[in-house]
Amino acid sequence: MNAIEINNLTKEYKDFKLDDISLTLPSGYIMGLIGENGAGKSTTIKLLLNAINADKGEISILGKSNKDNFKVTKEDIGVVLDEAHFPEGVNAKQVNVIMRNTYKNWDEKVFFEYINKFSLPLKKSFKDFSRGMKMKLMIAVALSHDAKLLILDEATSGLDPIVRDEILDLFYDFTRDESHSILISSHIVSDLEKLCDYIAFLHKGKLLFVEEKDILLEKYRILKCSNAEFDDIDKDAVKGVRRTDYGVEALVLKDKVNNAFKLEKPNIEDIIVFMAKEVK
Ligand SMILES: Nc1ncnc2c1ncn2[C@@H]1O[C@H](COP(=O)(O)OP(=O)(O)OP(=O)(O)O)[C@@H](O)[C@H]1O
Repeated sequence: MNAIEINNLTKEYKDFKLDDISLTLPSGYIMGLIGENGAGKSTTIKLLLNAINADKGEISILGKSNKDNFKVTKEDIGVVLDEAHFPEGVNAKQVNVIMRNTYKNWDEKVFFEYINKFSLPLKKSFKDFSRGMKMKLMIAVALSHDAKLLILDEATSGLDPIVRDEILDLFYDFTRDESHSILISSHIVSDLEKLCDYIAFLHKGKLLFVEEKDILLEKYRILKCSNAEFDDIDKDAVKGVRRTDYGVEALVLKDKVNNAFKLEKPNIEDIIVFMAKEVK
């Protein structure tokens, strides 16, 4: 089964269009959604969660259309959103009571284990939490109702590198169960490179690619050469160019470039930065 299937999804605002997005996340895998500010990541996530309506296209989650009795499917989705979504005055103990009445499979033992693991206070009001504490509380909730799919919008932002690393491990452990999957958006590309099996790159509302991470890293290389050498390169091989003082740096398809050239392995950040430059 696929955890998420998106077909030809389109949503238009006055100054922005999420343009004909299609992607599939198979069950058991983690997909990272990368994109610059305003690329359309949160809009995509809101559409997935049926929080806003699409102009066109279909979404299916855990094998069912998100227009078809989504209340039931939602039980199986753990959600962490960029913006906090608990009433300001509540504390962690009260969140437990709210969630016990929200999710059929709510497991308070698991929840309090996470509260303890994340060193969160039990009686402090949510409004007095730091951003990192708020994110941790939302992550604890998302992991405490036996979800099959986690949808995480900037779930690691605001966390320090040590806690981020711990949380990435938790997410990774979550997908050891083959029926568990994660869609996670983040600006922290290195986190996604570490964690994800698939990378989807949104740029100005368009999906520039969705690809297995290992294939991406194998497919591309960074070529450094003089302007004269660059003139002789097959331009179909070139996916992004940066002019430098000594010549050219280019993202190229490894198989289309003569390996007499010095080619360096890119990371995911290199790939998206080069590609974004090509698309106006
Ligand atoms: N309700 C709305 N009405 C009009 N425009 C909107 C609305 N919601 C989002 N947008 C616009 O859609 C575009 C994409 O926004 P979105 O929040 O999806 O981006 P994002 O990739 O999540 O960005 P960030 O990384 O900054 O959170 C932006 O230009 C935003 O202003």
